[in-house]
Amino acid sequence: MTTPTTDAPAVREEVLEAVGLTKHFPVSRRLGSLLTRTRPTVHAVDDVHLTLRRGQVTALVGESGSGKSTVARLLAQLYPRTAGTVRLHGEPVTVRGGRPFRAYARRVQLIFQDPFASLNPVHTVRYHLTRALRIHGNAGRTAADLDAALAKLLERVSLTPAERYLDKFPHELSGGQRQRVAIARALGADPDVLLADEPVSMLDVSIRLGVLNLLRDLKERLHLAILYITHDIASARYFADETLVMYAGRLVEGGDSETVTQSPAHPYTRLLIDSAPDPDRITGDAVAAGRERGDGEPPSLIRPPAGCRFHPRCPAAMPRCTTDLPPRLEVGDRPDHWAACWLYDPATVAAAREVNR
Ligand SMILES: Nc1ncnc2c1ncn2[C@@H]1O[C@H](COP(=O)(O)OP(=O)(O)OP(=O)(O)O)[C@@H](O)[C@H]1O
Repeated sequence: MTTPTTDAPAVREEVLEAVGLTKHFPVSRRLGSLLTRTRPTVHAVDDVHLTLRRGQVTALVGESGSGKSTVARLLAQLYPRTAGTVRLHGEPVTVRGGRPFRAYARRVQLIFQDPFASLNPVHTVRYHLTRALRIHGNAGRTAADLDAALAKLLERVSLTPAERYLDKFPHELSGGQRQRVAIARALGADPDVLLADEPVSMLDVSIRLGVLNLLRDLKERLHLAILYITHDIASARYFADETLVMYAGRLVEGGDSETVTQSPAHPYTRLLIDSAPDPDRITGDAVAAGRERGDGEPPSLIRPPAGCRFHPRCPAAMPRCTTDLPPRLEVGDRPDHWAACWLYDPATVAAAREVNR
């Protein structure tokens, strides 16, 4: 008997889902107009839909100020949402502190960009990890249980032998070791989801790859769902299964990482990639390079442009782009590759085909 085979990739289990996630921050009236009745707001995140799956890394890529960290904080329930739903294992969840927040944080952990700021300088590695294990009920009953749990956490992040690190203070560790301790602390909750907000951008170029490889290993061994936030689209290709591109508070393109980075559809994604000429590098600030070449500035999020928010910078902008917000449109080369861009409107595609005949 032959085993049936299929080319379709297995769809992985949904763990955390955002539907219509929106966050508008009120701005002080001194900054806004005193004459208007409505209070101005920063449209930091608008109508974001994303799904994190078990054993999969999803990259959220965009330049500084595009709303990536706000998405992570909304998913971690650190900020109240303006609109939208967050579902964990299919259940809508809204928590504000206290016991419900701790229960949520047991499943969804956030790793910050700067491990030095996120670890308390007056406490040792042992203290940080013990606290995480205890808060989340994973410290066991005896001192021996706790020692075993501490050793396991450090082993998971390749800081071995554990005794060499347990009694060190953050300043006695390298940047990469500190970030590994921050990751171990997150693992102390035994979570399903890691939200990694620029986890390597503060680290030396030479050690970034090691930390990304560690996260990939955790995804594979612990089947974690990982959101990887970065401004460096080259690293998304290397590290993420799926890539979502964010511009001025909105998602503009998504698909599997190979397709999005090798055949980008949205003019903004193309700009990001053109700004990162070496596709194999995993470091550097792609957008800063683009800015130096005069590729323009992101818009005000207090009064974002109508229509497509990228239209003032877009080399392919059409009149419609200045007035109508493009929905997610299938790009057509690969399943699940989409772009929020009128270039992929079926009518526009058909008209372009006619012209090229
Ligand atoms: N607490 C806040 N109050 C008011 N505005 C905020 C607040 N937090 C973020 N913003 C604004 O929301 C927008 C998105 O910020 P956010 O930090 O999410 O972007 P980002 O893509 O993560 O940028 P970076 O890569 O620089 O961290 C920015 O215009 C920022 O100034």
